[in-house]
This record gives sequence, structure tokens and C-alpha cells, in this order.
Amino acid sequence: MTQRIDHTLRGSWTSAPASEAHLPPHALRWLRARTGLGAAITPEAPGSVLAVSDSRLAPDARTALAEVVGDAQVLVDREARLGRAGGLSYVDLMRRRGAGELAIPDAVVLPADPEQVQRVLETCVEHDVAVVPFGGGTSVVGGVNALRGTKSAVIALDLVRLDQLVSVDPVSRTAVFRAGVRAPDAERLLAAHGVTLGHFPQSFERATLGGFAVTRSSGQASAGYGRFEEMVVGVRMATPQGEMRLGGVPASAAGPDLKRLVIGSEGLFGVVTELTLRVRPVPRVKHYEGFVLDGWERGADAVRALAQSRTLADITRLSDVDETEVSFELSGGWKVKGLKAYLRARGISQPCMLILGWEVGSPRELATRRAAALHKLRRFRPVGLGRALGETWRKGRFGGPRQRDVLLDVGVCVETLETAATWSNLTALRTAVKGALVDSLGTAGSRPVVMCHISHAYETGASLYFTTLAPRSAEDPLGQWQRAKVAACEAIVGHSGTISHHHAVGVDHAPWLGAEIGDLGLEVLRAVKQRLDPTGVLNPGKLVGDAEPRP
Ligand SMILES: Cc1cc2nc3c(=O)[nH]c(=O)nc-3n(C[C@H](O)[C@H](O)[C@H](O)COP(=O)(O)OP(=O)(O)OC[C@H]3O[C@@H](n4cnc5c(N)ncnc54)[C@H](O)[C@@H]3O)c2cc1C
Repeated sequence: MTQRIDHTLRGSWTSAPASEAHLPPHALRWLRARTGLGAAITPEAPGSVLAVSDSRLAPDARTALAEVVGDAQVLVDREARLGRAGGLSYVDLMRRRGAGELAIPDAVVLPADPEQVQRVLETCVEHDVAVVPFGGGTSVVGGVNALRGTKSAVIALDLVRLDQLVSVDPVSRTAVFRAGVRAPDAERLLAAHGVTLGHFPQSFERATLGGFAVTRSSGQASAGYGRFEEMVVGVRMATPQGEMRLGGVPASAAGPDLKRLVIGSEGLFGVVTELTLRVRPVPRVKHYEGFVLDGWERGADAVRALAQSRTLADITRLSDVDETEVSFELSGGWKVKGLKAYLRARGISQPCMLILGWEVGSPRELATRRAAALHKLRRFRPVGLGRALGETWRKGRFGGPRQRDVLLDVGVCVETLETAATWSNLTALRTAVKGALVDSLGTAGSRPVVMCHISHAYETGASLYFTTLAPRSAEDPLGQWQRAKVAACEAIVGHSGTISHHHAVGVDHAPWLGAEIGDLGLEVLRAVKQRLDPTGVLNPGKLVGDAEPRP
């Protein structure tokens, strides 16, 4: 259990050397030519030189916390504190590589069960210590930044020891988990019962169930299994004012759904300690295949047709021309020139890759659902590239963060952001965000690439997910991205997109939340927080906290 705690300074996704990540030399050559990336990069600081000030946790607070969880479960050493200093955004990773300042918790506290979590919160209130709930630490919006707010000290409340599957109800198809269970462990534990959650975000390998719930996460197969919030049947949450247990029945008309207030609360109202989740039988048949459509508009129309006729595959993912080109070039497995010539011969000049994946109970179910989807697709004239392309995507589905490590090493500003909008707004929103990112990321002689895909489609609209690849500014690597992020967020709210479809709000999106829910909406959230956490120990500075106004 405790030996599985990740004490490493996480300047990268993987602890393996970045050279083990998949980025073939020809792909790097292509990237240099495409973006103007230079050969030289600024050397980065090794973790050992990062400044870590002394812990500000007062001795009496430390003693009181040790009385709750045990002396060995209150860590104040450099490594433990650095290991929980922020999440895994580009800015977080660059800070750990020596750019800018890291917010480092004064201690790491490791409770063993929901009762200890409750008592830790009460102790922190008593000693006026801020608490940052820490799941997998994969936040990309500053959600786990160790901010003290007005408190004298801040602890990272690492939930890694809440790692149990409590029970499975095969009749109702529910499972009760402690909130610190990591996604691969949840799937392994459920597989023994023949069931699955089916939640596979790209951060699958590290993130926790509690983190998924409070950030309203969405997985790669959410068209089939639903967003994580749709899986939550019941929730147990420790708050400074006592424990709340909500939900537990399949549906209810007993007033407003308070469970929904916990989902998406990002650790501001309490700490989720236990979740009752809907599970489904493990699919017997998995089938992924790839298509190419001509141009973004036609591709988006095709995905809309699938969504509105309810024939979406469980995984439905449309890449724009830039992302398709980068995928083909970086994957290394495709003979890109030959492929492009083939596609041109088939009338495709603007290739947009579409991956469809079905996870079903029988070959017959696959045949029926696949035939219905292909029937809908036909009028958009897709060129089928078969199962090989689908399998290439499936094998690389969690590879993005590893490739990011290599790209960071060679001096690329690589980051993602996401939004969602109605179908009638989608193309204008995509154009505006792409334009904002390209214009603001460029440095002298560089040609940033901004890619986009739809990976979550609904009857009324879809998400848009952007990935940037730009030569990193040597003088101001953080400012380069932060300016681009502001420009993109302004474009999003200016074009009626949501400030986040699944990454949540954290610190980074807080200035734009008011544009989405209004001042009254912010006040409602603050009033709930005031009732549950009157002294404001929980996650200062996140979601609504003391957000800076929009730049
Ligand atoms: C490479 C990469 C790919 C990603 N891909 C996806 C994706 O495909 N889909 C997606 O939805 N997200 C994605 N994310 C974002 C991130 O993984 C999600 O937000 C995830 O839900 C966070 O889970 P976590 O356990 O790591 O939470 P953390 O990062 O530890 O915490 C996130 C927030 O929740 C709070 N918190 C955590 N646990 C609890 C708890 N038990 N009770 C109360 N508050 C808590 C924290 O204080 C913080 O504010 C990605 C991130 C990375 C780095």
C-alpha cells in the first residue's frame, strides 16, 4: 500500500527514461521541419536543485495530525512534498524542470479510511491548516496546486491508502469503492467479478475514482459507457461540518439532486471518501477501425449524424487535418506518402481520420451496431482504412503523455485544452480557438501546429480537444503558454463554449467560470462552501475561491 505511493518528483509522466517513449527519429525530423523547432534547447534544472523551503506546519498541528493517522503517515521530507507539488499540466511540468516557482505542500498526510479523513479535516480546521485533497495528481488545471490561501500552512491529503473495493452487487450491477483507488486497480478488481466501469481517460494509468467524480471526468469510451458522473450512484463525503452520504438509488425525485453538487466540487466542499458506481459486464468483443473523411466540416457532419441517429460507436473520435497529419507522421507505422497518394486517388484532399470502436457482448451485437453506423456514414463518403488503423489507435491510446515527455525534452511547448459547444456553434468555435492559439504561440521563425479532435459527441453538440506543438520560447517558456491559454479561454467564452468539457476548473479556469454560470451562480457555490467549510480550509484558490478576475 504505502510502498506504492509515488514519491518521485514528477517532471514527466513516466518514471522510465523518456528515450523509451515512442517518438521515432524520422518523426522528430518531420516535426523540426514542420514547426521550425531548433536543435538547441535550454538545459533544464535537475530536481535536486529545486528550492524547497522548510515546512511551515506548526509542531502542535503536526502532532495532532500524527495522533489521527499515525506518525509515519505525516511526511515532511523534501521528496514527499515535491512529489505532491502540483499536477501534470505543461506549466506544472515546466516548473519542476526549473521554470517559475512551485507551490509545495508543508506536509503530506496519508489517512487510512473515511473516519480518519473526517478527523484530519476537523484537525485542520482546529489548527487553521489548508487541505488539498490529492488523488492521482493528474490535474491539468492547477487543481492540486498546494495553495495556502490565508492559512498558515497547507497539507496534501493523499488518498492513496483508501484503495479498497468495498463490495460488488452483481444483481444491481453496482460496486462500492474507496475514493483513492486508481483506475487500473479498479478495473483489475472488477474484472474478478466479470464487470467493468468502462472509464478510460488518457490519464487512466494514474488517476483515481474520487478524482474522476469531483472533476466530472470523461473517458475515451464515454459515448458508450457515459461520462463518469453518469456512473455515480452514491457518494460519501467528509466535510468540516460532518459526513454527507448521498444517493444510492437508481433515480429519485426527492428534491434537487445534492449528489450532483458533490460531483464537480473539486475538493472545495469536502473530501469524497467512498463511491457507489454503476458497472457493466466486461465486453466479449472489441472492434476498432479507422476511416478517413474529406475535410473537417464533412467529418463533423458525419459524427453529428451518428450522434443524432443514436448510432454512435462506443469510441467515436474525429481528428482534423492537422491532427491526422501529425498522427500519421508521428506514429511511424504508416507509409505516409503512399497513404496520402492513395487517399488523393480516392478523392480525399483534406484527410480527417475517424476512429470508431465498439465494445459489445457478442459478434451479433457488433454486426448490428456497426451496420447501422456504417449505413449512416455512407453519404459522407468515408474511405475505410480497416482494423489496422483502429488497432494502431487502440495500442497508442495511453501513449500521449509519454510522447509529451520526449517533446518536452526536445524543447516543444506541448499542451492541450478542451471545450464543448452545440453543433451549430462548433465550427466557428474551433476556428476561433485555433486562430487564438496559433497567433499567440508563435515566436520568431516558428510555425506552431494546433490540432483538434472531437472525442465526445452528443445529440446536441460535441467536445473540441486542442493539442499544441510549438517551439518553446527560451526566454519565457511559461509566459508563452499562459498568454496562449488566456487567448484561447477568451475565444471559448466569446463563442459560447464551456470553459471545460472534462478537465474541470481548478485554478486555471476559475477566472472564466463566472462567464458561464453568472455572478449569482458563483454566489450559490460560495454559499454552499460557506455552509460546509466555514473557515475555508479546503482547496483555497480553486473553482470559485479567491479567483483572479479575467485578465
Ligand atoms: C496526460 C493527461 C491526460 C488526461 N486525460 C483526461 C481525459 O481523457 N479525460 C479526463 O476527464 N481528464 C483527463 N485528464 C485530467 C485528469 O486526469 C482528470 O481531471 C482526473 O479526473 C483527475 O483525477 P486524479 O485522481 O488525478 O485527481 P487529482 O489530480 O489528484 O485531483 C483533481 C482535483 O480533485 C480534487 N480531489 C481529488 N480527489 C478528491 C477526493 N477524493 N475528494 C475531493 N476532492 C478530490 C483535487 O484537490 C483537485 O482539485 C488528463 C490529465 C493528464 C495529465
